[in-house]
Amino acid sequence: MFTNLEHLGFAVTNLEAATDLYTTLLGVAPYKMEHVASEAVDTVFFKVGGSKIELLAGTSPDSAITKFLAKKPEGIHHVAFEVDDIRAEMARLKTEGFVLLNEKPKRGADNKLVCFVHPKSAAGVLVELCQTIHP
Ligand SMILES: CC[C@@H](C(=O)O)C(=O)SCCNC(=O)CCNC(=O)[C@H](O)C(C)(C)COP(=O)(O)OP(=O)(O)OC[C@H]1O[C@@H](n2cnc3c(N)ncnc32)[C@H](O)[C@@H]1OP(=O)(O)O
Ligand SMILES: [Co+2]
Repeated sequence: MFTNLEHLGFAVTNLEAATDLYTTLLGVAPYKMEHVASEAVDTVFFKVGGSKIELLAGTSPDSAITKFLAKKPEGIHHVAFEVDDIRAEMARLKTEGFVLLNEKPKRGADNKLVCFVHPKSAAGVLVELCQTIHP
């Protein structure tokens, strides 16, 4: 089941400048900065009520963020939903004909398992499923 709008991911070219800008815009400091080597991104997270903003900068030419910014301006890159059972939701979406970008859940930022749905199968929006990893 989808339970929450977990975060919006914003692709940025200059993470430090974007962090300053969003600190001022939101009136709150980020609560976390994390490098995710598997995605070749640096991230900065802000809490906004029960949801979050994730700023993402690519750290290599192979990064999805670097590739995105080579074609498009800075802006919304993906929408992430919290799910209660990521494997069950992946199986359900596959059965419904959505194109999943990873076969198994993978480790994301901020203590989550994640899976991406191709924007071409989701009305032009890159969708991320997230499930919190409980220790
Ligand atoms: C930090 C970890 C994690 C978290 O915990 O939150 C993250 O958020 S990581 C975020 C970065 N990682 C990813 O985005 C992984 C999933 N993405 C991908 O696998 C690829 O980016 C992609 C979506 C498959 C696109 O890659 P590719 O096919 O190589 O790029 P193209 O430029 O050729 O695009 C094809 C097609 O899709 C359109 N597109 C691409 N990205 C987006 C997007 N973010 N939103 C909407 N549409 C997108 C692109 O415009 C092309 O369309 P056409 O030009 O019409 O063919
Ligand atoms: Co994300």
